[in-house]
Amino acid sequence: MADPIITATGLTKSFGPTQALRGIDLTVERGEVLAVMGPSGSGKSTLVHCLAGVISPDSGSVVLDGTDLTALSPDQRAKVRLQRIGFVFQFGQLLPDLTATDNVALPLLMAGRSRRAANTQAIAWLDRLGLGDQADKSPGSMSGGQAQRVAIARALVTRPAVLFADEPTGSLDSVSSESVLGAMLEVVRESGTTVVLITHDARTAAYADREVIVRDGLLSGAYASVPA
Ligand SMILES: Nc1ncnc2c1ncn2[C@@H]1O[C@H](COP(=O)(O)OP(=O)(O)OP(=O)(O)O)[C@@H](O)[C@H]1O
Repeated sequence: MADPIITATGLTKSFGPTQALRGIDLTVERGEVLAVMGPSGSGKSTLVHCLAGVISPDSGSVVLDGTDLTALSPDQRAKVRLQRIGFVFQFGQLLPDLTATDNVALPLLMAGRSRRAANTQAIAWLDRLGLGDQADKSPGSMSGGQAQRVAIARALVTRPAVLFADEPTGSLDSVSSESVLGAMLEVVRESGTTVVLITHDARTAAYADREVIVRDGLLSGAYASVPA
């Protein structure tokens, strides 16, 4: 039965004269892994930033897990992001000199958990991502694939409703990329986390349940709406 966790309706967004989004309707089902594909500059990041409440569309609405993000102030949206959304980027989100455990524990400490509880959770997530024996190493001394697993653990440790992953394996070779995507998909399937995955790469998109294609600020193709 359909159980949407994100419902976006009529999204438009311009930056000066550039119309980045020109009227997008999109529904993401709870527990679904959705790939967002499209050429460079087509509007993928702008769409995902609107879906995650990072920016507000010029018109249209985004309801995420029952909350209308477009009715909230920037501060309220920031709170929703902290509590219900995880992010993984291509690189740059980890503190390279802290240990993997400290990196993953950080969002829990920011949410007010004790150091002891945060570390226990962090180590458990590192373990789930195959890094149980790397918990005391710093991402700066790890391979790119290992560091991305730490980033994924950090994004999931707060048990977000939705994980937004923007080219999460874009800086990895194909073997590491497949291994990291496989590990990520295993833990999100286990935890029932919804994933919105931006990618240029068809092999990466193949890990998703469904793909949508953004072209010139519009969704194109037959995959834009959930099959009946
Ligand atoms: N903050 C901004 N200021 C001005 N123009 C912007 C801004 N953000 C995006 N744009 C423009 O909006 C359009 C869509 O950009 P967007 O980053 O969403 O595309 P994309 O599909 O994610 O591209 P890429 O795959 O290269 O990351 C582009 O023409 C881009 O130059």
